[in-house]
Amino acid sequence: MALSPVIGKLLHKRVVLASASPRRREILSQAGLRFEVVPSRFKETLDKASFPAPYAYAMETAKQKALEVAARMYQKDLRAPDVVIGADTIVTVGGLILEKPVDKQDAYRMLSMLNGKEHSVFTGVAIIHCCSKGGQLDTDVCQFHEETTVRFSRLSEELLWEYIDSGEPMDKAGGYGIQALGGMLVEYVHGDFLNVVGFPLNHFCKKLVELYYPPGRHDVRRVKHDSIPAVDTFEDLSDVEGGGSDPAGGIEGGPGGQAAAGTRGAEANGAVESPPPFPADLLGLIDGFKASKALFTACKLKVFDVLKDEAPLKAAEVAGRIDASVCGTGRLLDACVALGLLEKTDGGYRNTEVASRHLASDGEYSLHGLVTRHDDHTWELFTRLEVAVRQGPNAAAGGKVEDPAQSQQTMLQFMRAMHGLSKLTARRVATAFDLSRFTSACDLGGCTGALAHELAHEYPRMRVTVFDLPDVLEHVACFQPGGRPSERISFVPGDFFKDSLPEAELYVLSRILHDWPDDQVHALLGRLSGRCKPGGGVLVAEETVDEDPAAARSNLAAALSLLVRPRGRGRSGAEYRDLLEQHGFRDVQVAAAAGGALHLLLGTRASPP
Ligand SMILES: O=c1[nH]cc([C@@H]2O[C@H](COP(=O)(O)OP(=O)(O)OP(=O)(O)O)[C@@H](O)[C@H]2O)c(=O)[nH]1
Repeated sequence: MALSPVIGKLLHKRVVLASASPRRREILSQAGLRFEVVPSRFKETLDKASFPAPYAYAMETAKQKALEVAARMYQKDLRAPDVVIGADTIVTVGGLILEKPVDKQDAYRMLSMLNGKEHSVFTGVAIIHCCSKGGQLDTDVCQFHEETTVRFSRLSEELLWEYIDSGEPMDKAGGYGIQALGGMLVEYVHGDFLNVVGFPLNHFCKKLVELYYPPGRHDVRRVKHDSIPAVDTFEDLSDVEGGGSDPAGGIEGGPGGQAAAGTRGAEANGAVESPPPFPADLLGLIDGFKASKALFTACKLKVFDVLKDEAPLKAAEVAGRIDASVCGTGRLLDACVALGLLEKTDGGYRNTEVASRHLASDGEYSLHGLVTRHDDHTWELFTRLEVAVRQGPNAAAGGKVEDPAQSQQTMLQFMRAMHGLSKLTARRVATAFDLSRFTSACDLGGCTGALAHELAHEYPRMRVTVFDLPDVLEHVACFQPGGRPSERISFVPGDFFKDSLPEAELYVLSRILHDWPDDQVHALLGRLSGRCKPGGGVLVAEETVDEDPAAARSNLAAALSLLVRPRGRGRSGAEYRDLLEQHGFRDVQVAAAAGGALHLLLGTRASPP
């Protein structure tokens, strides 16, 4: 995108938009700018009469909005953002300044003044560079304004009221939104359309060019484009980190450096290359691990538990509850806001619905256990993904297979992770096929019994046995639902490779087979097939690796997890079907559950030949 070079100058800075206007947010983010939004609390009450012109009022208001946010943020954690952007849009007609209407009558008053006439829209903008000097906030203010002329058609009273009743005028300067229904009122626009909407993007980019590429730094090109003013050349400027001078006196990335020298070299050859499109999605991927780690850390520190019990809370209050530093907690909470896990209001931070339901440690559908297991265990395995890619499946762990039973704590963490996942998918697994013909089922490696409960609930004639290792069953009590335990569910300790399998019409293998190499999978299916009577069934639920690249994208996490894991391997849906057929199961039906994340197969034991 042509503007990205100059917008790119702000990408490595912490930029804050001091505005609650959704339009400003949209205009700037669509231009590729990355920023936080901290609405200003500055009251727009400056004395209009004390300004020599309406635009001076808009500029001063924009500046005060931005300064208020910079000061507030600095006061909070003694660190200001690098850049704060403020803006204020006003409409002027007949010497009067119109801001946002306070009610419908006020909107009518404004629209009547604009009816059939030409008016001006001014947006004042302030770009404030901040730094800390001697323990004090130091600011460098750059301001500008843009004027656009707009003319309304002659409109009937009825149409004006219809427009007012739409509700659109209320949060808009002059009482109309040119980008929406209000566009129908407008006969013509002279000047920058986005300036009317609330942010003069073109002028803003030119200002950034002035700030980051001051005259004297592009002499070669200037000779070539003699007649074009320097500020108009921003489309051609290369986005090179450190390639511009610092408008705030050395806050970051000053002139010079290797990259800047590279740009000069290209210019000297007379060939100024257009930069490539700004790779925002790619940068998001590169930073993806930081987002996961922020979520893991907030879970581990029980931030979502604290805010589930008590909210809203300020950063310092949360810090007190989780015994952490105020500054660090503030950063973590803000990261969670950016990730959509928390909401921030004037009163402080609160959980989003999804965080309360899934990230606090105590809910029915909590994934807290899964998150802490990923943080403590899977994360480390993934640090060795390169080894797994070079050497193949199971190599990443160097032959070390984790035994969850090594300590009570590890076992409980493992069970919590499994339980959270199973609770989310159990109903879908239980209902993917009609299992009502089976009156008994045995869930092999059924762990906490989450799937067993769903099967018993869904099929009132079915008795379900959960068959798992004694070390696992020792801990199942704390995972059982409240109320009277179901008489149709029983827990039987045993090892499905060694011990006699409980008798059942249906055997369930949910997330079991991937954990074992082929020889053991054959051994298990052989035992199961021998135990299953003709007409009996086997139900397999697994994450699969898919050959189809489109499906692979959605299965990416599963496919890589299966690669780095210390034992077992990933298989495709077709491989699982083959396995069942090899062991005498026929009429294999296939279904998907949990948004395609789980591949389900139901096979029926054929009569032996
Ligand atoms: O055609 C349109 N004209 C104006 C707007 C929107 O109007 C408001 C102007 O108000 P202000 O500059 O005071 O900004 P606020 O919304 O109060 O947000 P701040 O937090 O920045 O003060 C502005 O939102 C324009 O976008 C419009 O949408 N269309």
